[in-house]
Amino acid sequence: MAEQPVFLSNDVVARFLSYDELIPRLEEVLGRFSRGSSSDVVQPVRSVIPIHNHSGFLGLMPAYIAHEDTLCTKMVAFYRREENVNLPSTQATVLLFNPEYGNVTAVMDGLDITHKRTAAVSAISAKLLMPAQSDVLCILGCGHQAVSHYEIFTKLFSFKEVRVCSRRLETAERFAAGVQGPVTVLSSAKEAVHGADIIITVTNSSKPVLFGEWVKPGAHIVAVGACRPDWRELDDVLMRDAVIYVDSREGAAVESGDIILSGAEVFAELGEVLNGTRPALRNKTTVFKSLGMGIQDAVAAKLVFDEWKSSQ
Ligand SMILES: NC(=O)C1=CN([C@@H]2O[C@H](COP(=O)(O)OP(=O)(O)OC[C@H]3O[C@@H](n4cnc5c(N)ncnc54)[C@H](O)[C@@H]3O)[C@@H](O)[C@H]2O)C=CC1
Ligand SMILES: O=C([O-])C1=[NH+]CCC1
Repeated sequence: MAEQPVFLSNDVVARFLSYDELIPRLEEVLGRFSRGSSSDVVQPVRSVIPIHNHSGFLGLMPAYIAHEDTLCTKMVAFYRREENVNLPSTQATVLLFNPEYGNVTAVMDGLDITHKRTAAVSAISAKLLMPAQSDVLCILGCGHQAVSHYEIFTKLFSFKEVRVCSRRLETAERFAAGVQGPVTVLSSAKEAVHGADIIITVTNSSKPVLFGEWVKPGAHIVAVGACRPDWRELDDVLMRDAVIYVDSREGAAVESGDIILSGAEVFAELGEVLNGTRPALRNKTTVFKSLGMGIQDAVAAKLVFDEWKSSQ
């Protein structure tokens, strides 16, 4: 009989998930995905059902990575919450399987995995696409993803200034008080992005929060929110004028309101840039439209499980 699955809580997952180990694994799997050898990396576009009564969605994100024999699925619930509602905006559970038998070996809380792997992929895009001289980082939205993005961006890069702005000033002030390091809080998004070299949008807005006319030419934008086909974070001007990179072309064509509704053309997947088959146009204004992929969760979950196992 198969062994019972182990349950790894969010604290345990967080203890075993380090960016230093995660980033090279994400780079490798994104490259493999974009090589398109579907026998090696299998990942359908996320299937999503609405949770009508609660302004939410449940996404199912299975993935199989053959060369390392990792079989995994994440189930992620995400919501459009009003700021004064004291309920979580995202919940996630990751199942890791024994691919030979099909039984579940580990059930993990998926929140830390979701926060860190998303921020790590954004940092990979910045490594490839942000201007060579990047002094000012601006983060729009001050929730959970803002925290993980702040952590990894200030760890990997050195900025002269980090600015934040959120829908409500108190949220941005709370964020600034909670992170390790200096942050300038602004009440206007337009002022916050003025002259910024890299702008991260991590909001749960369904309408544009960043407008092309505000953006410094040559800046790199990492757009993490707006994961539904009718949601936007970026306006048409920005989508038209920038060179657009994505994590998955297939996913973007189905899920990204910024791409679908603006009619913008996708220039490349991040994996294509990592593989050297498409160029990183650092001198242009670039957008990385992130949606999140099951393979990203799979490599993160495998890393956590292996580290946890070797600690036993
Ligand atoms: N691309 C990916 O792989 C992933 C994307 N997401 C998405 O990222 C977004 C952020 O996620 P969390 O940080 O967990 O959410 P959260 O609810 O913790 O934070 C959202 C923040 O956006 C702010 N906000 C909302 N409207 C705004 C506006 N108009 N202007 C400025 N700020 C505004 C809110 O005040 C809040 O601070 C969500 O849309 C989520 O669905 C989440 C996980 C993975
Ligand atoms: O990849 C992911 O986990 C998510 N993308 C959008 C909401 C959650």
